[in-house]
Amino acid sequence: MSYIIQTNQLTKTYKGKDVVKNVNMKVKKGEIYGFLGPNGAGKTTVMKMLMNLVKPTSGEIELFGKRLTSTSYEMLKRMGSIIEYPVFYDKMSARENLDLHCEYIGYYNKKAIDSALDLVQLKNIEGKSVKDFSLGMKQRLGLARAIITKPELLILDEPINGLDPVGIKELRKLFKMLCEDYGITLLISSHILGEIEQIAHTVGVISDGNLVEEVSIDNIREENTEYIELKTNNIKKAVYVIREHLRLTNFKVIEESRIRIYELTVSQGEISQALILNGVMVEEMNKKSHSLEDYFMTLINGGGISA
Ligand SMILES: Nc1ncnc2c1ncn2[C@@H]1O[C@H](COP(=O)(O)OP(=O)(O)OP(=O)(O)O)[C@@H](O)[C@H]1O
Repeated sequence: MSYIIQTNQLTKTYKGKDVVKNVNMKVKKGEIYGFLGPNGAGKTTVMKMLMNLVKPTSGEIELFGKRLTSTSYEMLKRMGSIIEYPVFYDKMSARENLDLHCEYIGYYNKKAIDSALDLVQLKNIEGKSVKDFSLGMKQRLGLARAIITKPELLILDEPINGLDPVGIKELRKLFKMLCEDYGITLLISSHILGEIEQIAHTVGVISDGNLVEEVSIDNIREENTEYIELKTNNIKKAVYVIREHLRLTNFKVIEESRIRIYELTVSQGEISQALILNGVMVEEMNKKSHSLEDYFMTLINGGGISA
């Protein structure tokens, strides 16, 4: 497995308090990694350490397969970021801000600025001053600035914070495009599961400085979607009835005597009726309804994540 970010026992201590504790994080190349945790959990601090803006107290960071040190300038060139809030010169236009930024970092490339503005759909208003921009437009401009140098890895700290539903939708689309069409790996933090659940491939959950979980969203979805589980004395016949009489296809035999039905188009009553009428005894039947949110809330232990 190829990881673009890998941390080993990463720890940061401020004034005697560990705000990031022995974090072992693995971000795969080409994925969107949702970094989820309540306010104050340590997300920004981890991201700042990845960007070499804050020195770890202990532990190691590997980026692109190499250890990050205080002189890893080459690595930082392969990354783009928005840490905390993107700041611009308000009286200058979007274009002027990007021009200035490129001159500052010694990477002036008109074409790259054009295509970055194009990508975040600000090309038509590039001459407008930033003071007249909405929060969503500023976030998109921040993203344009972060992608000018064509980074392989983007680190975005709460980029969706404070946006309205339209702005959120636009940004999500953009993140997906950057990942799928441009092959960029994205590490995106949020304190709201609903914001990243739809786009993340993997979710890392941080609570009080501890990375309490790192899972593929497909796996947790599989385990946490609603289903009806039943126990019977005749599994073969039960499968036949479910398939042929109830016409259901999305179900799974999980043990010798248990079946999980994920297709909830029929009620528990209809299922038991069909089984009993066909001579299959139902020993137990219940509906499991743990949502993804419940799952994360349990992990955080009531730490304030909202959906
Ligand atoms: N420079 C600093 N000096 C002292 N304490 C700090 C410093 N930076 C962060 N902290 C503390 O470290 C903890 C983690 O902060 P951090 O900003 O990383 O959390 P976060 O998960 O990003 O939360 P938020 O979304 O609120 O920014 C907090 O308790 C914060 O007060």
